[in-house]
Amino acid sequence: MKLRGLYAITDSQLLAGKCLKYVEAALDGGLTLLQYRDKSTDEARRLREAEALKHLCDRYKAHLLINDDAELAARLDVGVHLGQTDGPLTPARALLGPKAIIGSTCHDQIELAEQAVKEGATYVAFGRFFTSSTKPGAAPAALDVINQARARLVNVPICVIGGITLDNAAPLVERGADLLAVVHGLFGADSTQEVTRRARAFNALLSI
Ligand SMILES: Cc1ncc(COP(=O)(O)OP(=O)(O)O)c(N)n1
Ligand SMILES: Cc1nc(C(=O)O)sc1CCOP(=O)(O)O
Ligand SMILES: [Mg+2]
Repeated sequence: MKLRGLYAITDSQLLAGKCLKYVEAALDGGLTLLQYRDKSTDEARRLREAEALKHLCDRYKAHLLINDDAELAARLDVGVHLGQTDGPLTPARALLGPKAIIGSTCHDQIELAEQAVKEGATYVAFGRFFTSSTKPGAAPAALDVINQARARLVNVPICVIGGITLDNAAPLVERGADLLAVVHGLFGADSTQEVTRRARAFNALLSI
């Protein structure tokens, strides 16, 4: 599957009380993917919020993915992003079907990415490339892993994550990244207009 563009990820603290309006502003600026990332265990709220995001994504023709939770993704007929400890990819692919977008966290390891692709991942994610205020404990990755991944995973979309902003994203794209996954560098803006401007500017970096 060809996937390229801005990949926005929600953050329940950062977007408290303004999630839908900030997400809609980002969709207005252009999103390829949106990930609903909520680490709470409030299942009813998670379902409600994910449904609302799905309606928005449908209106703007963007794809929604759920972080960590293949069951919720199956319930909503959307994609899922799974980390190395979030459960295996093969059953998730069987559950969600051949067309679903499934992402896999591969940190800085090409071998994990090759394995993920074999097990049914649609895209592979590397990071974190820069210090992340959203996930300060994320393990660092060197930029060179993107070049290596580009050379070895020819037709697989490469996602990059971790501390990405408009000021540091260009080298990631130049090295071969297809998807820029961003929380704070997009939703840390203090107005919806600024979210839309940032989304457009991220997309401009990717239109090479
Ligand atoms: C696009 C993307 N890449 C990486 C991650 C991180 O996933 P994971 O390692 O499972 O960590 P959590 O996000 O679950 O804390 C991601 N969510 N999205
Ligand atoms: C959820 C997540 N995973 C990461 C990883 O390296 O696997 S970094 C990260 C946080 C991304 O948010 P921000 O754009 O604000 O840094
Ligand atoms: Mg996870």
